Amino acid sequence: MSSPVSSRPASLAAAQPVRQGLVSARLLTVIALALLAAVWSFLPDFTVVVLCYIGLYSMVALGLVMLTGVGGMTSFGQAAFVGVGAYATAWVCTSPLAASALGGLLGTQALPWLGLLLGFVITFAVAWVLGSVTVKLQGHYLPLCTIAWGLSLYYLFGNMEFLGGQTGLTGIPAIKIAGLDLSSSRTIGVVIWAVMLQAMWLLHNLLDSREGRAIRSLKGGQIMAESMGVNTARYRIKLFVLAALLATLSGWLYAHMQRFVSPAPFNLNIGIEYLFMAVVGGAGHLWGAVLGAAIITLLKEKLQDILPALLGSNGNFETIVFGLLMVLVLQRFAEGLWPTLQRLTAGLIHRPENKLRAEPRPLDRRVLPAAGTVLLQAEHVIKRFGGLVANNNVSMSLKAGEVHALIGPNGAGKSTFFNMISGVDSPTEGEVQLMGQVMGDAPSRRFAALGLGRTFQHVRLLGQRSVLENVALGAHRRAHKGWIASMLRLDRHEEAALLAEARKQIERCGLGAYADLPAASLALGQQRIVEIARALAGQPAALLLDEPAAGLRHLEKQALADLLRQLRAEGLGILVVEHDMEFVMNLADRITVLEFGCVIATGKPAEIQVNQRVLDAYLGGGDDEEAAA
Ligand SMILES: Nc1ncnc2c1ncn2[C@@H]1O[C@H](COP(=O)(O)OP(=O)(O)OP(=O)(O)O)[C@@H](O)[C@H]1O
Repeated sequence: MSSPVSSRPASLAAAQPVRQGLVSARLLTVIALALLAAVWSFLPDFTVVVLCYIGLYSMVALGLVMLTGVGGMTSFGQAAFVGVGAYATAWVCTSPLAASALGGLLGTQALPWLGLLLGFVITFAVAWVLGSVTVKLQGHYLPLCTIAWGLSLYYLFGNMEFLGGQTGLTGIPAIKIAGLDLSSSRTIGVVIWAVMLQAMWLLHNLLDSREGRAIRSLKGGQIMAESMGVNTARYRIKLFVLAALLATLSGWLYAHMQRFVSPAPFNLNIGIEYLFMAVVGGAGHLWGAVLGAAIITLLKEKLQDILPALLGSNGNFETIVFGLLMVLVLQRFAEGLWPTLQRLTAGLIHRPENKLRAEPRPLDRRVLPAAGTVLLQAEHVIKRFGGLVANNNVSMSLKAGEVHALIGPNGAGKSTFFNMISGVDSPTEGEVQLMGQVMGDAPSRRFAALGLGRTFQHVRLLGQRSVLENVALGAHRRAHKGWIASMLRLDRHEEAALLAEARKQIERCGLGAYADLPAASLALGQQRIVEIARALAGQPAALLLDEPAAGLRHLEKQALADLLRQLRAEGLGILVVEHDMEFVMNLADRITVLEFGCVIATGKPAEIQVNQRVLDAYLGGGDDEEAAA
């Protein structure tokens, strides 16, 4: 079979993977960390303290990179979660009640660990509740809720007698690990950086997995992600909890480094600063968190020194200058500094792709229904938008082994109907059945689970991710490993299978040469084919294609038609919404015509072509008339 897409995209040159550099990024990281370890004992005390803070802030910023840069959500309340971690351990370690009850039982050395546990439990509960009530509501609710949370917790810390009020709590003991007392910045600093790097490794693994793709898909919009089988609300909540737990871990280490806690470091301003760190560093990049934390910590430090000397008086000038600098940086480097740094060093630093050598494990397979089985059935579907009836008593079916085209002039109600039969919206009246099941208000992911694959009228791909990753997302629900398994790299066999399946579908659609390029670098017509490959990776029984031929050249359309014929022969039921009459007439087995929301004709292409009502109503207008002729 010829390839649906053969021409090179115009923007390909700009989208080539990073050039080969002289040194590998991994080697450079190892050398930098080894150097830091070698000089650690000789660094001045002040430098060590600053590095400890950078490590602690990086941990919080890592959570925000995941939440904001990767998942597309915003939180101003991370400082409050840091406060929970710090105050929980401070209270457990210093309260006579807790210390005598728990310390007597488990020994005083266990108190910091119990403090950590308490911090995690409180954070988990609060973040889960906050997440549950806000993340389902899109837009500003989560940021506003985190501001309210950040403000209220700050005042709570300051007003609780048992937490020391505004004075705070002192006398927090140092952590002891294997008999080693981590009482100096130099010793606890090693733990801070080890924990931060470990967290980064786990998050890196998570992002490089099926679950990571699902997390990234949140940024592609709820409709797309749900259509791939991703439970978006659940992933949002989990991401919010993960970021909050990282902040709590940072707060725990902070309390045992400072040995003292008070409300000031956990106020809303600091919450905003954490967000700055993630965004300035490069919100979509884990190393961006470290870069952002380092730049902002050092910048504030220097401004505090330089400005009073320069201006001859103290007056919090550093806050004003800091704010202005942040605006400038964000205006100049909208994606953050890490991607810019990567671009500038592309000729020097080589970033090798991760090679996955695990043996693929078989993915879930669906037994396709026999040819002629009704896959999808819409019965008397009515959809009203206020007074407007967009679909009026529409009934139609899709059978296994057929191509059914839905056509109609602009505004006829095709997209509205497409939304009804794919779970994006539900009918005002009437019923949709998929695989014999009445769907009611079921979400798109339920449609995907039952065997429905779809593409979008306006292409919905993750433009910065590779074609391979985009297509692998389509196979999401055919595998099962969760977040922990992904973080610990226990998903490699499954991941190898998902990537192999994605590559197979990409090659089948004729895009093999583009698999490793960013999806956004392909021409629009090619991106539509990527969406088909993504739908096929889910091994659907019914395939809904929204204007698949739009933007394709003549030969590419022919190749696409060949692919769809082959899929039909394999037993898939394909519903095509399409404006290109030549494409439809040559391909479809049955055609349903909509006008003003009503079905005006159903039949074989030859019947539709001579149907007077269709000719009057639909083919009466300019371009389409020419196409039909
Ligand atoms: N969410 C909505 N709220 C109100 N009206 C809507 C909504 N969605 C669609 N409509 C209206 O319903 C009618 C049918 O629109 P629809 O997009 O389904 O048509 P279409 O056949 O897909 O058109 P096109 O070929 O241009 O995509 C139009 O009058 C449109 O303005």
